Amino acid sequence: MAAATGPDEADEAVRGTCEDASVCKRFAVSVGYWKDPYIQHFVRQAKERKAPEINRGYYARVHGVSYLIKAFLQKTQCNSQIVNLGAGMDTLFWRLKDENLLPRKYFEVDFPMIVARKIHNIKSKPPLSKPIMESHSGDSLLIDSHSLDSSRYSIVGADLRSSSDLEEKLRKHSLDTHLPTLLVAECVLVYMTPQQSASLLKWAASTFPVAMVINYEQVNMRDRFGQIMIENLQRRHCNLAGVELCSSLDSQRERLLGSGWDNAHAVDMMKVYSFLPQADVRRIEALEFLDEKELFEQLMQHYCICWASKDSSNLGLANIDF
Ligand SMILES: C[S@@+](CC[C@H](N)C(=O)[O-])C[C@H]1O[C@@H](n2cnc3c(N)ncnc32)[C@H](O)[C@@H]1O
Repeated sequence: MAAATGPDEADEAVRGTCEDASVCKRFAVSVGYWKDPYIQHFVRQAKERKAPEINRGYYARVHGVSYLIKAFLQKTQCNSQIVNLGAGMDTLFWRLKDENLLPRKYFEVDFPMIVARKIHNIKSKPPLSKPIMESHSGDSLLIDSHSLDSSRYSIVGADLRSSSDLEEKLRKHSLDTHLPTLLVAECVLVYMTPQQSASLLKWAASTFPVAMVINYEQVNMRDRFGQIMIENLQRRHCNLAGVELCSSLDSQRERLLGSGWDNAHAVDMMKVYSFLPQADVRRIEALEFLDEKELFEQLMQHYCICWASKDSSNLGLANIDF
């Protein structure tokens, strides 16, 4: 069992997961799993090699999530907005700009401490600041230590457990609730209690008439392998407060349907891996020898991508699938 921790320490451990995710992504990029010229500006190189099954897992996560994001951008013809919840050091804004796929506005939200770190990197590194300046028009760009607001990119420090505070801050940064909106939560909801994540999802479903949500996180957590995953995190004082909703694909879907979304899908990462373009999968499988095939499969069966939509404008969001 983990030693008891207070709320501040618990939040600090959750913030620490931001570093883990981006260090792993940077390592996989350095081996050649996918291209991301921006991640190196946000996070140091890993001190040690990451195991091949971890790199492949991140490959599937990044490609799986980005497949659905691009499907949303296509259906809305980029006449939409993206709100990346618990974005950490994610680089999607910069990668979408390179591909000419920016939505009307791209928002990121994370704890103020993480946001301050991200803004510091953006301010001090021209490869990060230049694309923001290039996509900006109109008045001068607003920037302080906890938020940055430009015409196409905005980053806000807020606690996702308070939807009213979140909405107020996003509105100050010109959130338009009438635009089709995609909310992305990649490994974030699991750190909130079931009540807190349900209230965030309900807020989103009731605030945006046309919207989609993508959630990547753990699943099948009731078995022995899931238990070990929980214990490993607890040892680092990181509590998966929302793990009971990660017991099955059904529990994941039910949370979305119970929060006001019209349809919901949930697919485990082994399935997602099988849906990815096979030529690229063969390319990455040749990068590193994978000894532990069974371990890889078990890991992939313990993560999933879930998505849901509501679509009063009939843009076809309900048809988005792998
Ligand atoms: C595992 S990291 C994932 C980061 C990013 N989504 C990615 O996949 O690279 C989880 C992120 O969620 C943020 N987070 C968790 N709970 C939060 C909350 N209540 N309010 C704001 N941010 C939160 C953490 O600070 C951290 O940056």
